[in-house]
Amino acid sequence: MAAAAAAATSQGPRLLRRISIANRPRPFRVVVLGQMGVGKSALTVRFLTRRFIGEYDPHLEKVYTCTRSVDGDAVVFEVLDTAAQQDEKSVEESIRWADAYILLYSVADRCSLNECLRLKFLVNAYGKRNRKYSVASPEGALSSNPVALVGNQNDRNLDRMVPLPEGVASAAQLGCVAFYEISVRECCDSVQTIFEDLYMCYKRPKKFRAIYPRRSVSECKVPPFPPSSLPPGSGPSGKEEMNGEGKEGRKGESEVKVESPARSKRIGRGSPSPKREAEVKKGQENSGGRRRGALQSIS
Ligand SMILES: Nc1nc2c(ncn2[C@@H]2O[C@H](COP(=O)(O)OP(=O)(O)OP(=O)(O)O)[C@@H](O)[C@H]2O)c(=O)[nH]1
Repeated sequence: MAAAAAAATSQGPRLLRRISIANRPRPFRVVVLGQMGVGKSALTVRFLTRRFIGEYDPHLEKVYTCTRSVDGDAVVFEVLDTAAQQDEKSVEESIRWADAYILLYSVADRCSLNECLRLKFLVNAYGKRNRKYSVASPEGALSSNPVALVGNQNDRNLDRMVPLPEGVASAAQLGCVAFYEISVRECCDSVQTIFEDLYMCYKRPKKFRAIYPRRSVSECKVPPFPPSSLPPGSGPSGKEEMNGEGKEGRKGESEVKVESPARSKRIGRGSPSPKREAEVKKGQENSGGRRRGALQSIS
C-alpha cells in the first residue's frame, strides 16, 4: 500500500506535466517560402515584433513563436522563416511541417515570382491535406492547406518588374486563398492581416465554406491601373473586382486580396442582394461614383 502511494506520488508531477501538455493548444504553423532576398525574415520579424529590421543572416532558419488573439482565439503562431538556397529535401520538410504557407516574391524581381510557382508545385505535392478544408472547397487546387501569395517591396515602384494585376492573376491561377501586395518596410498592419487571414482560412472552414462560392469580390487599395494593364477577368466586370480604385492608401499599404473569406465575412461582404446593390449604386452616385474599398472601411 505504502509502495503504491509512493509510486502515485512520484507519478504526480509527471502526470500533471502530461495533462498540461495535452491541454496546451496546438500551434498554428506557418512557413514563409520564397527566393533569396525577397524579405522573408523581414516579414517574419515584422509580424512578431512589429518592427522592420533591415539585415538578417541569410543562412539562419528558425521557428519563431508568438501568441495573438484572432477572432476570439488565443492563437499560438509558429512561424518558420526558411533560409535561402535550401535543397529540395529541406523545403519538403518545411512544407510537411506547416499548416499554412506564405509564398513571398519581390515586385522588383520577376524571377522571384517564378520561384513561387515552383514552390506552389511543391506545396501541392508535399503539403498536408486538411480534410475539413478540402470538403469546404469546391476546387481541387484548394484541397491542401491554405496558401497566400504575397508580393513584397512595393515601395520600390521605380524598380517594379511584376505589375499588380499579374500578381493577382498568378494567385488566382495557382489556387491561392489570398493575394496581397505589401511593403514590409513601410507597413506593419498588412503583415498582421496576412497571418490572421491564413489562420481564419485554416480554422474556420464553415465560415470559409459559407462565403467561398461568392468569392467574386477582391479588395484592393492601390493607385488606379489603366484598364489595359489588367489581366482578362480582373477588371470591375470580371471575376475579380477592384475596389477602392482611385484612392491612394497610406504609403506602402497597397493590398489586394484575390479572396479573403475570413475578412470578407467579418466585414459582412459577399454577394449583395438586389436591394443592397441599388443602395450601393445610389451611394456611389451621391459620392461622385467613387467606391470605398473594403479595407478602407476596416482600417
Ligand atoms: N525596400 C524594401 N526593402 C525590403 C523590404 N523588405 C525587405 N527588404 C530588404 O530586402 C533585403 C532582404 O531581406 P530579408 O528579410 O533578409 O530577405 P530574405 O528573403 O529573408 O533573404 P534570405 O534570408 O537571404 O533568403 C534586406 O536588405 C531588407 O532590408 C521592403 O518591403 N522594401
